[in-house]
Amino acid sequence: MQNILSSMLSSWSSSSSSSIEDDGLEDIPTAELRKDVEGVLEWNPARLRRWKTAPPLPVQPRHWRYTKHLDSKLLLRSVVPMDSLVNDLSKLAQENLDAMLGPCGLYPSRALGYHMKATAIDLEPEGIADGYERSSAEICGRIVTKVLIPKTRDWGLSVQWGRRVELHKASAGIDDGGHLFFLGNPDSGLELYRRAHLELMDPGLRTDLERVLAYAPKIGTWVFLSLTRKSKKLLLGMDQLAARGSFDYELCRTAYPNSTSSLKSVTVPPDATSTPWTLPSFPGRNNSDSGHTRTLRATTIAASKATKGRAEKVVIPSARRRPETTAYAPVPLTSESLVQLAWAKAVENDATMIVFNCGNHERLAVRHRGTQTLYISELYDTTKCAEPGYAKLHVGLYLAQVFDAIARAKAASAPTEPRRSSRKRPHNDNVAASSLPNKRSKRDPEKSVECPMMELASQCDMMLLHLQYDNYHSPSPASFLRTTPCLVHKTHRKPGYSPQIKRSYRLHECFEVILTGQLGRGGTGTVYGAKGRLTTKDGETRIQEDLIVKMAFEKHPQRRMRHEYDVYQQLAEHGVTGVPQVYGLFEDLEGGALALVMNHCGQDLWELRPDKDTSQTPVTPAQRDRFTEILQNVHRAGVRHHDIRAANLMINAAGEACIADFDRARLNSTEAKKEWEMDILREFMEGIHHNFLIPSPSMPGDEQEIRDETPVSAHAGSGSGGRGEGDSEVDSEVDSDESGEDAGEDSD
Ligand SMILES: Nc1ncnc2c1ncn2[C@@H]1O[C@H](COP(=O)(O)OP(=O)(O)OP(=O)(O)O)[C@@H](O)[C@H]1O
Repeated sequence: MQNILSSMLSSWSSSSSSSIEDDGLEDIPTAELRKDVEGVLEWNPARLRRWKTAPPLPVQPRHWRYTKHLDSKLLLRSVVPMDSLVNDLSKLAQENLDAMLGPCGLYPSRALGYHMKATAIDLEPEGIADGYERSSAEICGRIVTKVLIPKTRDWGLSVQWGRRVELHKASAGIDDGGHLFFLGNPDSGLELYRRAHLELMDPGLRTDLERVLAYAPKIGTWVFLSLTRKSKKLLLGMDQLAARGSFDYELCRTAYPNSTSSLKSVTVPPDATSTPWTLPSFPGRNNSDSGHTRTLRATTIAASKATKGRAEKVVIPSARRRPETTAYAPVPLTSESLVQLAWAKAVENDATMIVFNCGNHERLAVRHRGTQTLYISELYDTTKCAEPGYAKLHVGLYLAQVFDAIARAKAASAPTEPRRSSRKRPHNDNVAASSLPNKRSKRDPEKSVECPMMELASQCDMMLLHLQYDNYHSPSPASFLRTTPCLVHKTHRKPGYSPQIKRSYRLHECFEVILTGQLGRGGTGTVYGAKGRLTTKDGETRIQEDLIVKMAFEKHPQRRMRHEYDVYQQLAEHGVTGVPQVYGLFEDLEGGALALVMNHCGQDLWELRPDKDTSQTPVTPAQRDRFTEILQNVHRAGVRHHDIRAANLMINAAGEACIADFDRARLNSTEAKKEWEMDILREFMEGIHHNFLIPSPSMPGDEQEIRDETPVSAHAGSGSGGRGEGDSEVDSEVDSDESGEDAGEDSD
């Protein structure tokens, strides 16, 4: 790999003294520059000291649950020590030192001095990550920029480090959102912060980096833990994982009879053929009789034997291991769950390297896709690094990751291989094709609701939830228990009933839901496109396309979702049409999620805007009348929607109107307020009301009304087994920061 860079740079060496931007500074003699660069490379971050208030202990963050649904081919199978990694990276930095000694107007110690003094602002992972960004990432990013663009005289930053910041979230003691990146424009073109860098960059390198932007733009994965003893123990504990033969990857506890191997699953992106590090000569690689392959094979054989033994039964998680509450409850991290989380994040980014950092200690890791192995370096004290110093190690780390990303992107774009971009699409783009209204079959939407499959499903209390999109392909589904009846089909279940839970079910007793992509995210939940599947007693499989599953994870959003169900129930009792048809509310038996299953109502008027620069979507007179009629019927049923806006007015493929999202609805509202809401809709339809995504309009006195008119939800906290209301103190601490408001108690 070093050769790739040397050949890339050789064309520059002859011309490097020619005209370069004139900054009015004298070039520094090479010997002095070398000395200064070497001094900077010995830099170590300052030791972080504990303050009086201890930072939070690391717990499983909210997105932990998704790690259980990765495709089997992407799961972690084993952890292996790799003591040579630090040296390999140091060597790589050293070998590229000469590239930094090109024309230069300022000593790096002066240019980077400010960043060498920066430190973390607090000891939570987010604060440590911020400190890393302001010091190490600035120093190493600028040095690596100079290596990649030796013609530049400055120490500008074109190799950037950043992280996804989630506002208003209580810290879970862990932050896994950090990665390297190059700035790009929407057409995957490189768009560096300094234009001069782009002009001075070797055209070949520019093409390579543009490929990286298109293929996997997030380079590497950084995981920060709060500065606590527990965090250091978690990093230390990874040695024990390496001592075991195989990694015990945690999946959903449902034992599922159907082999998923016959189903289409993901293509594993290849590893680079040549890497700047040497993997230890572990017997597993390229040797079918090796211990590692044996481990993989043993796991697979054991799994298939167990599956055969279970015949056609679905075994749900044992009652003893069920959590107290349906809402997200923080579970302390273990070394296993930390590694699983980091691995899953690396899969999401298609990253090869992972940095585990807990303030003063750190460990690096290499993800080997082919053998599903994580190779880990030794644990080191970041403040005492010598030969290499911390800066040198991270310069090597950045270079290694950039070269690896270039090599993989290049291989993926080679004409012989079918190109498959693993670039993550933004949320709203990430639409399940099958759930897009315009991709739907030409079935009459009303008839599809009457489909026998959903009628059969309405008799099922057990819902099995699979994820099948992007890297997700649940090896085993999550078990969800019905807590409220279907509102579309008649069932013997009455509101407030509590289903009997069995330990195992035949497949025909379960209703399966396959999430096919994330459609949106709101204050209450995350919304997914989905399809339903049901296997009849005769073994026939019935499919229902065009379902929607709205999931709520926290206590307050879950209360709101239960309230939303109650509202739909009232609307159903009054025979109101033109609102989502609800098939029930289901609780995750392993805790942490509540799911509302309904039909797909199309796209909302905000999404449907033909001109995205305006806020208007034209609707036909018939659609306008229908929206008015639906709202009148909603009001007659004793419900005020309380959130009329473009994002909640929907039109399906057949052009039918629907009003959705009743989580803020008020029951028993006054006639005046309903009339006022009707005026809002009329104004909106006439195009007078400029409906940007603003909080729903309210009228004076609403707050009082909220307290007076909305009864406490009949289902609030009515989880199976008395769950839901008995939330622990920990819950309320976590939820106090949530944006979700109490159902029926939210103020405008
Ligand atoms: N039944 C449905 N059919 C089609 N799309 C839907 C449906 N329900 C929700 N969506 C999509 O998901 C988005 C978010 O859903 P919704 O507004 O119900 O979530 P929320 O968490 O209640 O958000 P809010 O903060 O607006 O109350 C909607 O704007 C819509 O695009």
